[in-house]
Amino acid sequence: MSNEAVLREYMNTRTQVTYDDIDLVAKYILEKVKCRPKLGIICGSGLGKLADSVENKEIIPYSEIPGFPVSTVPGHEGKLVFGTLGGKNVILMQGRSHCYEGYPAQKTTLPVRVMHLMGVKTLFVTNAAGGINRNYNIGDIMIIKDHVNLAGFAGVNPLVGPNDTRFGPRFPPMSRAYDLNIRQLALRLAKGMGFGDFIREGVYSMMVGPNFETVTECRLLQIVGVDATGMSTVPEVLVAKHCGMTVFGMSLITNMVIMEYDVENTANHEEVLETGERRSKDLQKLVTAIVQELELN
Ligand SMILES: O=P(O)(O)O[C@H]1O[C@H](CO)[C@@H](O)[C@H]1O
Ligand SMILES: Nc1nc2[nH]cnc2c(=O)[nH]1
Repeated sequence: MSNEAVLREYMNTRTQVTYDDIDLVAKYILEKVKCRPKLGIICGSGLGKLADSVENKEIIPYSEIPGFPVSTVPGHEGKLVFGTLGGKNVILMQGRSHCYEGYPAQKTTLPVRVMHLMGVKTLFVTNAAGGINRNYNIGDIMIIKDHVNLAGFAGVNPLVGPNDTRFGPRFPPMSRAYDLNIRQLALRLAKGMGFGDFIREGVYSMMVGPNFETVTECRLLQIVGVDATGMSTVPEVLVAKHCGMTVFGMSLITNMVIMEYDVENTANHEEVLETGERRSKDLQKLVTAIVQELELN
């Protein structure tokens, strides 16, 4: 059996993935590519076209990487794209996996720890989300200033389990999860690009899904100060902050959640993908400009 097949078989048998397992996966990937990224980008539903802006691409499908969670949802291509964006070396995940696909939170976030061990210090997360804030419109881009881990209230948290301090502390703080400097930079650049009418800053919440929210759930989220809701991102951010990464996030408001009882229209994934397609060029432009101006350590 080849080394690759041995690693694949070994990773498939792991129920508790350790630091050393993740290190093996990181080394496996680094052997396949020339690029040494400092910045990671995770593309949300329908936002994988961000990869179009990456130059000198080297691509590995998730299915070829031992232990990597493979996305099963339309709008998530399942490719790891290395290259340069805005003059910086990046690794971009064209699609993510979600807990509702049946993966434990530890598995959906494995790529973040792999990036960490590959030397990535800054993580950009993007997602498609439903607008809870009634002042928002479909197509708005929301810079994430904080999150509510509603899934965590029900025990879904990738940091549950034995803690390896080589990744981070047992009790990581989460009060400044989303980097203020990058948020301010993003807001300034967005306004400079003429995006002032549709750039927002707000709070994201995650429920596990896969169903969209009930009317009363949306009303509950509104009461606690949530601006947009989705089914991802939070586990990735928890893991990234745990291992000391700088994090920046943006939600594309792909639909407005239903807040009135007994109305005809309902949320649907097709609308989510359509809005992603419509705003994809603007998002590409904004992400590229932010990356260009960022000083990465
Ligand atoms: O969060 P991302 O991956 O962008 O996807 C969002 O869009 C899908 C629902 O349309 C859900 O997976 C939700 O989480
Ligand atoms: N939970 C949730 N996820 C989404 N992703 C895109 N839109 C939505 C939404 O309305 N609710």
